[in-house]
Amino acid sequence: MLAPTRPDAARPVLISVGTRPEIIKMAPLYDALRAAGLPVAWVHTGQHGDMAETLYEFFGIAPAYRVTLERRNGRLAHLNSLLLEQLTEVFESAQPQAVLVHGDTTSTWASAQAAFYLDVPIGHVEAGLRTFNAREPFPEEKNRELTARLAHWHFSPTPGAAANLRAEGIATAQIHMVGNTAVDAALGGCDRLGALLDQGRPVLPPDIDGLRTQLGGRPLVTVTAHRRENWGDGIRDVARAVAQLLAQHPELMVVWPVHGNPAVADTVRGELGQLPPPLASRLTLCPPLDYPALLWCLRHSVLALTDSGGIQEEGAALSTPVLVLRNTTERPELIEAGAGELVGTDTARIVARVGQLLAKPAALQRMRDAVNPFGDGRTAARIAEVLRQDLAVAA
Ligand SMILES: CC(=O)N[C@@H]1[C@@H](OP(=O)(O)OP(=O)(O)OC[C@H]2O[C@@H](n3ccc(=O)[nH]c3=O)[C@H](O)[C@@H]2O)O[C@H](CO)[C@@H](O)[C@@H]1O
Repeated sequence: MLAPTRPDAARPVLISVGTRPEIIKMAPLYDALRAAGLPVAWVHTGQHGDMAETLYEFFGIAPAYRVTLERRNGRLAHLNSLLLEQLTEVFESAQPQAVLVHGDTTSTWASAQAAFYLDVPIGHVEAGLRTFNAREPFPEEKNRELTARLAHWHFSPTPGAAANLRAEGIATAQIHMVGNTAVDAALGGCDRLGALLDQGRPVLPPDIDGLRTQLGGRPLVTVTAHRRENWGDGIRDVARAVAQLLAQHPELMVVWPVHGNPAVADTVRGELGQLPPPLASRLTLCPPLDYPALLWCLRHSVLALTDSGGIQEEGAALSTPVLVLRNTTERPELIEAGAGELVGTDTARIVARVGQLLAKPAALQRMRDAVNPFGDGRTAARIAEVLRQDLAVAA
């Protein structure tokens, strides 16, 4: 789709992202593109506001363009039209030789549409993931598929994702099997975190610093949940599983960075906000964590319970087994590699499976030892090399 026609070193390669996971996964590419000599500029679409700033500071990224969204309601159509209008103005001003987008968010799809209308070629990072279920996740599954119809470069994390694109008629020459930049970000992020901790910098928030002191040799489980399909009963049932696990396993510690969306936070705090002290003292409910703090939790956990996509990849990168709180995943490779399992949101099923794994260290170790199917931490460099060959590098 829309091959590059006017590579011009004076025109930037734009990275256009708006949510926490996109920023995390495109940050390695920002450095890799510059190392390859490409002129790159970062566009923040404004889809996520508060979570974004600390990420830019941690990764040392100063967006060249920032969109401010004046949302009048919570409709997806309203968000998409606002983004389309405002990103079009940014792209007209920036005159990019290419626009790079990530994954499956509304920012992804709107950025691709805006670039397409301006005849600017599009690179799609984390291309080809499919559940083949338009409602799970909604709207992400179709955002990603629709973006594939407009993209010229398709950067797939796994052979399975590449096969999905070929089955949809994408030319093989436009599909690049490069791994997932989540691995680059996680490995690089842990190195950066370690250096900051060695320097005695206050990089962990008080909640996590306290947990770090309190943990000792006790098993820690990190929980996150935010998906639309889990709002209401799903997240309620996960919270109930956490309460039962804390009661059944007196050594167990749990940290749950609670997503800011009231549809999530109200349910979680309703179920877990009033536990008896012996359980509450081993549960850390905290606001969404900065990325380095989340990495610390993942790295020191025996298990992660999550419906997040990125945490599935990060768990594999950091050798932390993941129980996926969904009925389906666009990351079947995690399951096939033995690094994770689908457990859904049923309370009894979560309690039983976590209990089995805690009782069988050898089973947990087998999951830790699984080969990470999402790449080796050099994905951003591979993507930059493909683009360097097709675009104009700075003189
Ligand atoms: C269907 C699907 O899977 N779609 C995914 C979705 O992303 P997601 O499911 O990974 O979304 P979240 O879970 O919100 O973000 C996760 C990131 O946030 C960090 N994190 C988490 C909690 C916290 O307290 N502090 C943090 O720092 C964490 O380490 C991780 O890196 O859209 C992305 C963009 O298109 C896609 O890539 C991706 O396919």
